[in-house]
Amino acid sequence: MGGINLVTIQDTELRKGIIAAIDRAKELSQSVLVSEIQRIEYFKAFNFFAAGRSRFLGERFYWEDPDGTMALAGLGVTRQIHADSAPDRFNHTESEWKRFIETAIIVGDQTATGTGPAMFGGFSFDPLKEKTGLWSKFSDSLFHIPKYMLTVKGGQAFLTTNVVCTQHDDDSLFEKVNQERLSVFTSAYDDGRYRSAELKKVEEKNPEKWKETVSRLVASLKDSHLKKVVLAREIRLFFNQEIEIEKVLSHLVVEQRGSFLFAFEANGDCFIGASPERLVKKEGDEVFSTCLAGSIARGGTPEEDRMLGKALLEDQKNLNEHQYVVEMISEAMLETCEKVKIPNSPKLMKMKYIQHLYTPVVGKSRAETSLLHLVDRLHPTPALGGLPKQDAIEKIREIEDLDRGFYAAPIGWMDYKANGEFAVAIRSALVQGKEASLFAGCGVLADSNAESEFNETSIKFRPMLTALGGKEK
Ligand SMILES: C=C(O[C@H]1C=CC=C(C(=O)O)[C@@H]1O)C(=O)O
Ligand SMILES: [Mg+2]
Repeated sequence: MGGINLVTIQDTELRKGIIAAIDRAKELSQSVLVSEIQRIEYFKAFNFFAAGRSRFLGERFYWEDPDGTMALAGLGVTRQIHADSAPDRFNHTESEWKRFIETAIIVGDQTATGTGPAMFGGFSFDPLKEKTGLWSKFSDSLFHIPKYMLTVKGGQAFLTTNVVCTQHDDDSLFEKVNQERLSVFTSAYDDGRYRSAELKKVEEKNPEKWKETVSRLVASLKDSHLKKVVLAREIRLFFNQEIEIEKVLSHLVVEQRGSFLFAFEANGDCFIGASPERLVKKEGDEVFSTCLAGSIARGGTPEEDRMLGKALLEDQKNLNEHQYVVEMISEAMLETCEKVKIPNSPKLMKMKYIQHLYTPVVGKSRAETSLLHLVDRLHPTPALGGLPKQDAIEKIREIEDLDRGFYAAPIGWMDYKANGEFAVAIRSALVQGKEASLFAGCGVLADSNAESEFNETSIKFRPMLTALGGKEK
C-alpha cells in the first residue's frame, strides 16, 4: 500500500482565490472558476489516479504521452462540456470552453503547460451514424474539467485544484474543498496489485459477414474516385467480475510504452486505450501531427522482424495506404500552418505487436488556428476514415455494421493557454462493468485482401486483449 506525501500540500492561495471568485460571482451574477496550481513533491500520475478510486470512481481520467514527458490524472468533474449531435461540435466545444475560463481566477505557479484549468475528453467518430446504445454514456463531444488534476512533466509534479464558486457561497467553501483534497492525498492506493478479472468468453458478431463487406468494398473501389475506406470490427469480452481500470492501466503503463495511454471514465463506463497515433499537438504556435498507416506483424526473431519491416517499407499496397494519409494531412497543415515540414518517405514505427509506416509532420500555426480547429480539420484522417474524406465517412456510415462511438476519434486535452494534444483513439476498449468491447480497423484499398485485412485487425486487438487479461496468441 502506498500513500501520497502530505507535507507538500499546504494551504496556499486557494482561500484567497475562493474569496475573490465569490466576489466576482456576485458582481457578474454567474458562477466563477478558481483554479490553483501548486508545484508539489514528485509522484506518479498513476498513483494519483488510483488514489481517487474511493471517492471519484467513474469520474477520473488518465493520459500519458509516448515519450513519457507528460502525464495527467484527473479526479472528479467540476464542469462538463458536451454537445449532442451538434453539427458544429468542435466550435461549440471551443466556445463553451472559452466562456467557462473567461472569468476564471487563476492563482499559483502558472509556468507549466498542462496545468491549471484544462479539459479532458473527446469526440465521437461520426455524429451522424445511427446510435445503438453502446455509447449511451458518451455524447458526440464530451469533456470534463476535473476537480483535482496532477500534471507530471519532466520529473516535476503540479497539483491543480479547480473550484466553481457561486454568488451564494461563502469562505467555508475553502474548508470543504481542503478537506476533500486532503482525503485524496491520504487515500491508500494499491501499488499495482489489482484484481484481475477472468476472461470467460469472446464474442464477435459475424466475422464472415465482415469479410464479405470488405470484399464488396474492394470490388467497388476498383473504378471509383474513392481511394480508401477504413473498416473496423468489434469483439465483445465477458469476464467473471468487474474489470478494475487500474489493473488494465497498470498493464498498459508497463507493456505499451511508446503509446499514448488514455482512460476516460464517463458516467460509470470507461474508454481506455494505448494508441500509437497522434492526431495533433499544439504548444504555443508549434504544431505536430502524424501520418500512421500501413501495417505488418512483428517478427519472432530480430532477423524475421527486420525482414518484415523491410517488406512493409517496399510493399506498394501499404505505401499507397500510407501516402493517402500523407496527402490529406499535408493539405490540412498547409492550409492552417506555415513552415510545414514533411519527410519524403515513411519510416518504421515498431510497437509491441505490430509495425507501421510512419511520417511525422511539423508546422507553425497561423494566428487564427486553434487546437480544436486543427482537430476539426484533421478528423478523420485517411488512417481512420478514408479518401476523399467526406465520401469515405458516408461509405462507412452506410456499410459498417458498428457503432464506433469514441473509437478512431480524437481524444485528449487542452489547457487554458490553448495548448494541448489529441491522439486518435485506436487500440482501445470500452469497459462496462464485467464486459468490454474492443475495436480495430484497417485501411481498405482496391487491392486489399479481405482475409489479410481480417488478420491485421486481429493483431490490432492484441494490446487491449492482453491488457484485459486475454491470452497472447
Ligand atoms: C484503424 C486502426 O489503425 C490505423 C492506424 C495505423 C495503421 C492502420 C492500417 O494499416 O490499416 C490503420 O489505418 C486501428 O488500429 O483500429
Ligand atoms: Mg492497413
